[in-house]
Formats: sequence, structure tokens, C-alpha cells
Amino acid sequence: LILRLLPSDGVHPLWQSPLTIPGGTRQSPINIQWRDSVYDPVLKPLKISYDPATCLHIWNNGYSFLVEFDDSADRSIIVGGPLENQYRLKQFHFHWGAINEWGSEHTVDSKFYPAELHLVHWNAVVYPTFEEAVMEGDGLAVIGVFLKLGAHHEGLQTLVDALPAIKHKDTVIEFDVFDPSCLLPPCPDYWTYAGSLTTPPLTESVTWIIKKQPIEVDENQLEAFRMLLFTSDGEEEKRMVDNFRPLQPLMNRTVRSSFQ
Ligand SMILES: NS(=O)(=O)c1ccc(C(=O)O)c(S(=O)(=O)NCCc2ccccc2)c1
Ligand SMILES: [Zn+2]
Repeated sequence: LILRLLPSDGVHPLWQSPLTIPGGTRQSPINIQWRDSVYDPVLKPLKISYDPATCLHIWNNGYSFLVEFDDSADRSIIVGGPLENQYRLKQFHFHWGAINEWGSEHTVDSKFYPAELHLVHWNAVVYPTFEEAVMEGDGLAVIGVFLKLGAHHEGLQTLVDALPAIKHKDTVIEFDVFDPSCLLPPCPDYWTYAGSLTTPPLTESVTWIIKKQPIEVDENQLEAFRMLLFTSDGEEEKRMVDNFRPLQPLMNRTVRSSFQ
């Protein structure tokens, strides 16, 4: 994997993602052209069952903030949808912009949302560890949820209230109980396609499940994301914004929809 990072001022090194991955045929994110997506009646409803007590901590890893879960057993899982096995929740994180005009990784009909939530799951039925699943075509399943500017989101506020404590890179706080289901929209409709991680190692191991309906969050909640820093305490401050990868070519892929 040859990471060609172009020198650029101000943008966090990780986000000058390589322009192309040699041999990459299923890279993410992509633009979802609604009219080109194909309804697949075989797709099942996605079944989500999370145990709020599996929540461990929330931390700033230097390019997003993430909430990690105890994935040592099948306690927080998803099954159905396009998936052949059940997958265990490992973590969720967000991508967002400096302003409300952009921030999501995926786009719908070339429209950006101000932010996007990713819930990362791995196939513990087939693979013994997450690290191995990351390297396999059916290893991961990531649910993507778009965030749009609108009403205050009660469930998200619990996370927002914790952000000042993890302002700097590599800061972490305990987070005992949180049910990520509260961040999912009520509508069951989704698109699905074969893709990749959007951060190194960019492996082509992700079945993406992108919810059609966004959740609404208010301006103060988006601003709270933007007060986080890419940098550690003591370093020159760089605001954590625009932590999304550029759109990748669709190549020989079809996006399927669970709805007509
Ligand atoms: N946008 S995305 O869903 O593709 C994604 C973003 C960040 C991360 C992460 O590492 O935190 C992840 S991850 O949790 O899947 N980790 C991938 C990198 C990794 C590989 C092997 C071991 C540890 C981390 C995924
Ligand atoms: Zn992500």
C-alpha cells in the first residue's frame, strides 16, 4: 500500500488520503446517486440489538472522537440486512466539516451533510479477532447515519457534554452506559454497497449500510464537535474539522436499496 501524501498546509496529514489505492476496486466513500441505486427485494430488514452496558469509554484519537464497546462477546450485535453473519459492535465515531455546507463522507446525489456517524461492527462468527476481520472482504459492517442541521438531539447531547473532557488528542474518559440505538433514525430504509475503510489501512473489508433518513442535530451540537482538537495538549492547536476522506470512484459497483 503506497500512501502518497501530498504536502498541504493546515489539513491533518491523515486526511490527504492517497488519491488512489493501487489496485483498489471498492474504495469508500462514494456518491450515492439515488436513481442509479437498485431496489433488492431479497434484502432483509437490519436487526440491531445493542446492550448499553457494553459501552467502555469515549476518546479523542487525533482524527475523530470515538466511543468504544466491549466486543469480547455477542452482546451488541447487528444481523440481517445484506449480512450473512451477525457482526459485533466495536466502536462508533463521526466525520464533520468546518462549516455546515460539508462534513459527511458519503454524499447523496452529490449533496454533503454537515456530519456522518459510523457504527463499526466486525464478523466475529468467521474471524477470531477484529484485526483479522479488517483484512477480509466480509470482515466489517459499518452503519452510516447522516446528521442534518435541525432540532436538538437529546441522545447526542450526552456525548456532546463529554467532549470538553477529551478536547486534546489521546485524552479519554470513562463512559459507562450509552445506547447507540438512540442515534439511529426511525426509518428502516438503507442503501448498501461493498466498500472500504475510509482511514488507513483503507482495506476493502466493509459492507456499508447507509441509512436513507438523516438524524437532526442543532448548531450548538455541531459546534461542539468543532471545538475538539487534532493536536495534543501543549502543541499548537489545530481544530478537529474536515476529517472526511474525498469521494472515491464507484468503478464496477452497484448500490442496492432496501426500499422502492
Ligand atoms: N470511517 S471508517 O468507518 O472506515 C473508520 C474510521 C476510523 C477507525 C478507527 O481506527 O478508529 C475505524 S476502525 O475502528 O475500523 N479501525 C480501522 C483501522 C484499524 C485496523 C486494525 C486495527 C486497529 C485499527 C474505521
Ligand atoms: Zn468513519
